[in-house]
Amino acid sequence: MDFSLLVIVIVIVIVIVIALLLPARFFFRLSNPKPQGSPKAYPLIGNLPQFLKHRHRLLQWLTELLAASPTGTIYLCRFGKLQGVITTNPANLEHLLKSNFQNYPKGPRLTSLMRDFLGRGIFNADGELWKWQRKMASFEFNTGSLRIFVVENVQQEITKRLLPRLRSAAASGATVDLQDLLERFAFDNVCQVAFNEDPACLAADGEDPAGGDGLLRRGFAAAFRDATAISAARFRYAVPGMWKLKRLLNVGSERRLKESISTVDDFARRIIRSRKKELRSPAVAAEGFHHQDLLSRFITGGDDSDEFLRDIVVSFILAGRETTSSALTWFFWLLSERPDVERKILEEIRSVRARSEGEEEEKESFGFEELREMNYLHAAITEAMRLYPPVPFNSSHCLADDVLPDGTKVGKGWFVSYNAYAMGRMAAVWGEDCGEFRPERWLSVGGEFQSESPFRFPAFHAGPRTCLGKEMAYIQMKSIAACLIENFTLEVARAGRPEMLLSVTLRAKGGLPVRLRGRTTPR
Ligand code: HEM
Repeated sequence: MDFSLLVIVIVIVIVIVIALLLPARFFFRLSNPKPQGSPKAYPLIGNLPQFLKHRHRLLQWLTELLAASPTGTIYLCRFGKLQGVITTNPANLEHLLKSNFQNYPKGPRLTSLMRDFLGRGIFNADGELWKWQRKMASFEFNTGSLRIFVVENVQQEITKRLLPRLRSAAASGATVDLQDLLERFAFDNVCQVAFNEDPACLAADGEDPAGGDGLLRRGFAAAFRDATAISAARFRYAVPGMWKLKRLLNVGSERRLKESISTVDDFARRIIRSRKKELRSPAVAAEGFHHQDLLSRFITGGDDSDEFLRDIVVSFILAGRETTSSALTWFFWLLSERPDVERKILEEIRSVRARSEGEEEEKESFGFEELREMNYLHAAITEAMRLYPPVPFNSSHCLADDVLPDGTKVGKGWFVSYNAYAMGRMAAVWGEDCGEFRPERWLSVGGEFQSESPFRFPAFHAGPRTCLGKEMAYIQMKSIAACLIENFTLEVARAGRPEMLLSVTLRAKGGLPVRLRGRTTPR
């Protein structure tokens, strides 16, 4: 070997040995003291070995670590400067999401991961850009007319599409993937609310309300699903930033992402242009016609560049697409293990039906007031989300050094995350029976639903960025659950708990295959 090459090799070996001997503190500006219970961080690579070891069970691994930590907070670090804390401590959540909100925006790392897909839409925006979208959207979400619009859409989708599909599956004895049907339902529903378009994803073959445009719309739905999954997968690269190299080379998943985004963009822009044209037509202006959907409100309300409107629409579809379906998938799985809870829900549905007999015209789905009376169902769905929150964790970026209420020091540039999945499993938060599915924990002695502090139950986030679609989500989830339980018994066609699949939301890997039987006699 040439002498200079030998010297280089020796120097590299010495550097590596020194690096391995030095404490991680030398490379990372650690909090001092590091929260008790944090996993051992190795020099240079941080917690990478543990991340790799537990990559198939990340949520469970983090839950075990957090449960063992006396404060419910742990420190984690990965390659380079990527370091931060994860917490399940409600006092810390209140600090992050409300009291010191200004110090914890989404930040550049998180927004860059989702930028190609979400652009500058509400989920991926901070500062003034976020504030403006929030103000506009809050106004829209608080109108009674939106609630009526949502209830009507949900009723139509249930009676015209969901129930007929389930009835034909029950009649033929076929197994159906309930998660897939719920995702189709949610996609149709949110597209109608976001831009008053019906992608007809749940429509039976042959039904094409889009006037020959149906295939295009379903292509949009498939592209949206792929773009979501691939963008979310960028979070999970063992080497952060690896996706950038793949994007540069336009290979593998990044290539597919580019193609999916282009399909989503084409479709969204077509809708935006046609809606603009419609809104500006003299006939519409003369009638003072008011569209109910979010897109129309944003077009008439401010920045109406196609680019920005596209970002807003994509963000809203993302918000409504997988969240309610994730919640209901886990709800129905939990229910399949608990016939006692199912029976109580059925009794409640029947007594609500009996009370409104004669008052409302007979229909298969439920009205807003009827849904409001279903306290036990509300509690059971909420309890399912406590154990399986559709958005299992959430992260923000620390702008300036800070100390959390539990004493944990966090540094400028760190990520600070909360883990809603782990929170539902903390005895310190929910008591020793935290792992049990017990809807009663949400009910008063008189059987009324009692809400919890969002800092203990952050399934819908909390503080100024709290979920805007919560009421809409409950309307949809309660309507579907009530109609399904009233009409069918459901048997999960696979043993054991479905494997958890982490995308933007917590999905069931391989779906939720079920067999249905029409309910004929009261149980
Ligand atoms: C079970 C159903 C749902 C759950 C569990 C849920 C949960 C959440 C969570 C955790 C966030 C915070 C996300 C973040 O900041 O990264 C959020 C934000 C949001 N959600 Fe929901 N969501 C649900 C349904 C919906 C629906 C149906 C809509 C309406 C289309 C909606 C609209 C929004 C919007 C617009 C935001 C952004 C708020 C902001 O950043 O200011 N959500 N939701």
